[in-house]
Amino acid sequence: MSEKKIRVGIVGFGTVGCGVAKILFDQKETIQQKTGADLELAKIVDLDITTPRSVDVPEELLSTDINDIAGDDSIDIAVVLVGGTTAAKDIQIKMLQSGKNVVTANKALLAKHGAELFSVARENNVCIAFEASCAGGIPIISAIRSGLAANDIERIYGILNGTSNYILTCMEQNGDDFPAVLERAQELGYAEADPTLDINGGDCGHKLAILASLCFGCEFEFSDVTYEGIEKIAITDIECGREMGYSLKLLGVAEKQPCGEYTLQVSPSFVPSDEIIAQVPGPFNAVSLFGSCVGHTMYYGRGAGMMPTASAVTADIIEIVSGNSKHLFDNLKLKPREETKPLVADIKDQQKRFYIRIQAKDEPGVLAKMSSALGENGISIRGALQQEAPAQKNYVTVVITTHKTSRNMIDDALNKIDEMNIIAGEPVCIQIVEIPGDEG
Ligand SMILES: NC(=O)C1=CN([C@@H]2O[C@H](COP(=O)(O)OP(=O)(O)OC[C@H]3O[C@@H](n4cnc5c(N)ncnc54)[C@H](OP(=O)(O)O)[C@@H]3O)[C@@H](O)[C@H]2O)C=CC1
Ligand SMILES: N[C@@H](CC=O)C(=O)O
Repeated sequence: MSEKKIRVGIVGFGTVGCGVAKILFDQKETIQQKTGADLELAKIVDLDITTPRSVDVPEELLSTDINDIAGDDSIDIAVVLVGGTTAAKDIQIKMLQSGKNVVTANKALLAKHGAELFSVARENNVCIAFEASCAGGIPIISAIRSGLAANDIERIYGILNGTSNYILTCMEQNGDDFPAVLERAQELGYAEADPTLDINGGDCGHKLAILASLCFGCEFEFSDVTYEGIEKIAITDIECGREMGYSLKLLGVAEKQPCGEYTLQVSPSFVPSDEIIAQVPGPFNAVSLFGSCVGHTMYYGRGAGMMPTASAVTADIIEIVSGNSKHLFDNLKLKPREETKPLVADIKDQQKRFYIRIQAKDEPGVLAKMSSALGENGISIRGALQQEAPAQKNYVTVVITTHKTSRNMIDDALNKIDEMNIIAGEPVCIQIVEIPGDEG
């Protein structure tokens, strides 16, 4: 570990940027004692340096000019904490080309342009460290790259988005309304600036693409992920699930299939309530990894929020100072896309059980029509429940669970049902998953 003072610049003084500044001030001595790294916060750049932030910093540290970091040769590490994939990309490239090692938490950018950014880093003999991009404060990338280095990893699954898990938990435990909880998740700093990707499964998909690349040694990107979010989930779904012994979670799953292809999927999933993953609350994440030597390992912690994420960012700064990050980055060999063609058995062909919620006309024969459409597609019904229609309402909620079938078959049957003009709105379809066990 270097004894010299390491000067750090932060771009993006929002939720995570403030957390990193706070750690660099408050934990300075602890970090130096534990690691020998003497970290100095040299500059903070943001578009807006007048709005009060959650941490006080000397005024002279603040700037709106990116060149105050990029053009300052005394700054060794640029911590880029700007979201999105446009300005953030330009900033990262500028920092790499200025010879700075970069720390980022931006999973959207890595999942979309990781290969390009990595090659710019290599051309400039610097590295990109990205522990905070996946699962917030959980050191999951370190676990994959160092702790589990001796293993072939066969499967990874987990809860990778704190915002959606917080929303589902509040809906399940307190019956809270979706939009109100989302607003709270934004106030608490869990959600993205634009929370669309939190709730539509995209953010979890970004993280899954990054983790799958590291686990399987192939260049996956976001377009390889089939994803669905929690936007259509209603409290009824959570309550029905509970009655059946399930908890609703947004799961990301990446697996190497026996045929050698890979599947990368994000979807709301009913998981048996007695599974550990079913009990992960609020903004917490949990990630399960299956290694060829170690078997099942599981990692748990806060997946979103200022301080947990800043903790992971600071760990990366320290790893850069120690030389570990550069070493790991230089040795990170991912099979290029053209070579691996990593994709992907059609997830919608996989056999699973499903839960379907439909608003059906409250008329004789409607249930029979729906079950015959399902039957024609070879779908066997395991259970069905019809809630009594409130007075004056013409539609009732019907919940059907199926035996194993494919999502393609379900979608086809639901299209046929839709054409019959007997339902209102879009049906909600949720997979019921079996959590893979600890074999051996
Ligand atoms: N919050 C969390 O829990 C986690 C976040 N992340 C990731 O970390 C990154 C930062 O997230 P977070 O801190 O929550 O986001 P915030 O929106 O809170 O902060 C981003 C900051 O960057 C500023 N900014 C935007 N564009 C520029 C620019 N061109 N130059 C300088 N500053 C700019 C923003 O200003 P303005 O507000 O004016 O746009 C804002 O102050 C994102 O990529 C996010 O996905 C990762 C893990 C967890
Ligand atoms: N918005 C993200 C933040 C961390 O990556 C989430 O909710 O998980």
